[in-house]
Amino acid sequence: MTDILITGARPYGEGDPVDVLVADGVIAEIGERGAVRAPESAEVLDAAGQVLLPGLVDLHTHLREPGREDTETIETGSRAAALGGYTAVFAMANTDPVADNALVTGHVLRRGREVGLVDVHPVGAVTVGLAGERLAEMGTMATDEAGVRMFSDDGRCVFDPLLMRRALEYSTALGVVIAQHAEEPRLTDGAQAHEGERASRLGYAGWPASAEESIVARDCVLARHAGARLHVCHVSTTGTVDVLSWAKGLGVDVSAEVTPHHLLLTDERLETYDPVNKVNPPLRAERDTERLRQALADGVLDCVATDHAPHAEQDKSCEWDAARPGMLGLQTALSIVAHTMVRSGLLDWRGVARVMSERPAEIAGLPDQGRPLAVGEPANLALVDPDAEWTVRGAELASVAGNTPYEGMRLPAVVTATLLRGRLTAREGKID
Ligand SMILES: NC(=O)N[C@@H](CC(=O)O)C(=O)O
Ligand SMILES: [Zn+2]
Ligand SMILES: [Zn+2]
Repeated sequence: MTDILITGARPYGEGDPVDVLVADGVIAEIGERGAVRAPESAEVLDAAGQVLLPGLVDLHTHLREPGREDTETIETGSRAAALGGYTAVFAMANTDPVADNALVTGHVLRRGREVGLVDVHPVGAVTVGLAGERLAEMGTMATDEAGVRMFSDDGRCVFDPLLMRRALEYSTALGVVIAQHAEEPRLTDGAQAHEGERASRLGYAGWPASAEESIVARDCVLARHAGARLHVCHVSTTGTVDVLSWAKGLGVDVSAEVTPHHLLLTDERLETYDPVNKVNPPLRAERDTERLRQALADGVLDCVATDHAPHAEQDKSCEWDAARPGMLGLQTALSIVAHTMVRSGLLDWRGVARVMSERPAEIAGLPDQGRPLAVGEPANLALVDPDAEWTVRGAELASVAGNTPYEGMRLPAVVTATLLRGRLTAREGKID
């Protein structure tokens, strides 16, 4: 493996620029500019003016393999991840077949390794076929080669409280975390958009905030009694932030993620009638995005997760009610966080490292990701030009699908390089 010398970058965007030598997959040396000596053969990355971060970790990605390779594969999704600055992603279980057994989780793990651009960790389903009726063989998936650490029926809610209770109880013995898609299905039957003035005026069936908040509250109570860890997927409402503050105050072991799109976009997008804006949970009101940003800065929300959800053209270019929910996220996440959190002064780059790398790695229990930028640590790194801007073009993104809600938008912050265990996976917008 060639050594890499990164010159002139600022770790976490702090202090004077330094040179960083990467050798044998680890950070071998950090020193003043010009003071680090590298072998002749080393590749030099001129990173003047750039921010060095630990590689990003995404707890919530849909890679669509197996089953919908016409929208994304483990390979194309891995490319998108590497280009977005990610060194580890968790691939959700709502594939076809569902990742509810060790055969499927093993396949996802192995295929991710073959591609080798990002660590792909399969998420196991909580219930067989995501049907919400019987627990899947969580133990086998956890102890098999894939070593599944996170279980979720994402796309669906584990709504039966008895099943959720059992899943949480098992999870403690296995040392894994249950990630809940919080949506009380009795309250969202036919729901199409955030319940509010705009949805009523435009004639969309409403998706009430209480459908999310009631499940989050219930699950916090269940987790507390089971002594279990709970992770809440894609938090979208002000009320959920209140419930999480309450539960964390009680000492419940709960963590939560927010998506970039819920930090930025609102139900104003309904006015476009363009299903590219349809997502689950739905885009909420302005005051929700403001509260979510504040909660992410305060730590009530632990991390950012993309909920990268590729969909085929025919499933998005149709009438709103028939369209599938979900939007791309891997290549735009860092820029949206830079736009909503860094430019607004709510987070500095160290804070970005916390919410996009360190906390997600902790929540999932990854020992070699989200590590400090220090000598001897694994070289899972992302280099970001904080002053550069780029224009989003769905057709130019690495995903097979092109359903980005940011089409044509100019966004701050460009990922200039990603390193996975000391190897360049992406550089200047290209896969290495
Ligand atoms: N977020 C979405 O709108 N869709 C996700 C499922 C999910 O995350 O609930 C998908 O799989 O397409
Ligand atoms: Zn979900
Ligand atoms: Zn999802």
